[in-house]
Amino acid sequence: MASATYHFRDCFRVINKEALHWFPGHMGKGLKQMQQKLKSVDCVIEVHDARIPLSGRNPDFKHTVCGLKPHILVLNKKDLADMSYSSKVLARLKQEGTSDVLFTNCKDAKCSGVKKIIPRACELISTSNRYNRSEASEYSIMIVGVPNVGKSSLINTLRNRFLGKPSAAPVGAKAGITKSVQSSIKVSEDPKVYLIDTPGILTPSIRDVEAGLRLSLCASLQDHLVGEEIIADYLLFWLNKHRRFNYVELMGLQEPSDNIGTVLTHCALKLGKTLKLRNYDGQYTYKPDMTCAAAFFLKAFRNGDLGTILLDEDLVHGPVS
Ligand SMILES: Nc1nc2c(ncn2[C@@H]2O[C@H](COP(=O)(O)OP(=O)(O)OP(=O)(O)O)[C@@H](O)[C@H]2O)c(=O)[nH]1
Repeated sequence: MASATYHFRDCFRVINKEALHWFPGHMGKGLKQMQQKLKSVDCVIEVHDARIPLSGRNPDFKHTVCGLKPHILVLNKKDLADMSYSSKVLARLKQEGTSDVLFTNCKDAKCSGVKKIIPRACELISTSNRYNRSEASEYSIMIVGVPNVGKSSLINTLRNRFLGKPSAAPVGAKAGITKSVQSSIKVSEDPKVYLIDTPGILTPSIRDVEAGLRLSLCASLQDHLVGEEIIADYLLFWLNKHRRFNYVELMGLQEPSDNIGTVLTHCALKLGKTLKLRNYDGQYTYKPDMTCAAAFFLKAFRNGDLGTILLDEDLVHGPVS
């Protein structure tokens, strides 16, 4: 496959930008609850997806919950991210003022990043001014982030690992599983450390369209809001732009294509997924099930079947915003 001979789109056009805005009632309410809870918290751990380390973080956290207490940024799902960029990502984040960063994989019980979280948080808390909490012997840490980045999974992993206790926070592959600020969950005995799970919160208006599409691709917005076929088209655009052609075989194609209709049609036929439709004359025709093919394509990306990917690859080299 000679990549130089293919010509692809150099920008992605979104027709309905409004579809990228998702701020249901529980998010606004959740943010208020988090602000109220802040006075009984010693540290904030912000969890984000390691595939989008430089985009999609909720900018509102900076002024509401993250700027006021010791802060650690946990980049989770590192098993799905291209970690060859990790030192560049860390340098970039440091330039932007975020210096305490850990990469984690909640699916790996031996993950070294997970092991470092509680010791690092305790270190930051013990050297900070705890104000009204200076007498409290236990440490309380609030876990925040956009939806579906693995906040609840992280709490469960830490609890399993440090206390040998069963999971206590509900986890799900769909965005918006945790709907309100939860009660404290113990994850360490000595020192006593409690974590507070919170709902995933997006900013009411995602101004950066590309960041919104990347969040959608990482399933931080529910697929039906943006549309599976649009998210799949953005995935195709990204893969072609970065000359990542391992989708060709997976989707039943002979060669790369920039046309999502072509890609999904081939995939649906390969999977044998068709829709039976009745014509005006009462006859039935069969049509490739594009939504099903799009869901298959997205699942492949989200499971890591297309390899490890850093969706923010271009931002690693770009100017600081
Ligand atoms: N591959 C991979 N998947 C992960 C990892 N951590 C969590 N997940 C998966 O990501 C999905 C979301 O996990 P949750 O823990 O529910 O995420 P959350 O941030 O609490 O989600 P909300 O309740 O929507 O805010 C689940 O399907 C998890 O199994 C990880 O490190 N690697």
